[in-house]
Amino acid sequence: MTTLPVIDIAPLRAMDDAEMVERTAAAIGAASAEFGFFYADGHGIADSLVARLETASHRFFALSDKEKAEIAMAHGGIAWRGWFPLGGELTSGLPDRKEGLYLGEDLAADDPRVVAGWPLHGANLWPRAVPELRQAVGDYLDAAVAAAEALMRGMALALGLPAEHFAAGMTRRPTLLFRIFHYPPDGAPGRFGVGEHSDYGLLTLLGQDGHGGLEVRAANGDWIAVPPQGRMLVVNIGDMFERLTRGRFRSAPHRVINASGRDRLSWPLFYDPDFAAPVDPLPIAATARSLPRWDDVDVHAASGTYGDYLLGKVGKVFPDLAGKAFRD
Ligand SMILES: O=C(O)CCC(=O)C(=O)O
Ligand SMILES: [Fe+2]
Repeated sequence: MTTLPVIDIAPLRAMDDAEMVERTAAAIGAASAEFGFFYADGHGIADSLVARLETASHRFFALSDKEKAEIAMAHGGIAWRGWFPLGGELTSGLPDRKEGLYLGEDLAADDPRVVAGWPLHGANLWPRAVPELRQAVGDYLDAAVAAAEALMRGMALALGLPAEHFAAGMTRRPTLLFRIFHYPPDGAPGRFGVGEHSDYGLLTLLGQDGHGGLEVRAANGDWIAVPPQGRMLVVNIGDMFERLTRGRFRSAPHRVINASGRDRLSWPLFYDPDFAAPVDPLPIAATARSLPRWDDVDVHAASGTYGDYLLGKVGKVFPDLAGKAFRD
């Protein structure tokens, strides 16, 4: 049975041992090309912090739908923040068997991106009944973004670029979206927690609890289980990295089936390019892929900014909200 590689990314956080940095970057490059997925150990997010986030997340989802609806996504406007109920998201055209809280970088009303009316940028909505969630999310994001920056150094080095190539360009001001998902215990066949999809941006750093259910499609079409391994993060490549690298890094389709009989929680952080950044392919040779893409979209043919790409995707996943949010 295939299992994904485990990579200790601590050398990319410290950046003080050139040989270890190089070895780690090479491992990241190989895993990104073969699977588009790997486990990251040594990510620097303290266990106690993850435990705080987990407890507060459970408390939130245990609230009644009426209480959760106080921060329903409809209240988040174009910032696209807040709670959506079970079945409220259509990842592959069908309702997912999950509920979730959409969060992101918490931007003040005077942030230039908010003033300019950029979709997906703005203030988070916080539940009154679980006040500790705000601090737990804030602390977690600080640590997870630092881990993402370390990973991006590895990605750059693996592509023969200077370590700070992305930090100086398309992720100088990244688009940061964060979600907390709850997959209720229902293993009925054909009921996907998340339908097959690939992620839109550069990198996803996924925290998951102990229950499992995530699967990734290998290049030969087989599904590989991605069970939890302690508190390691699952890192995966998104569409923009596949486009940037002309197919060398795989934006691999994945899905969730929660057959654990328990409530499963997960915490994906999407670390993506600046909304206004053009995502132009790097001057490297194109890699041919044998499998057709899961959604028939050609990420390599797309052009424009990351924002253009993201908005096209998001409107399909939340058809009701898209009409409201982009009405004018
Ligand atoms: O919850 C998970 O394990 C995966 C979630 C996911 O794939 C996503 O949000 O893009
Ligand atoms: Fe995903």
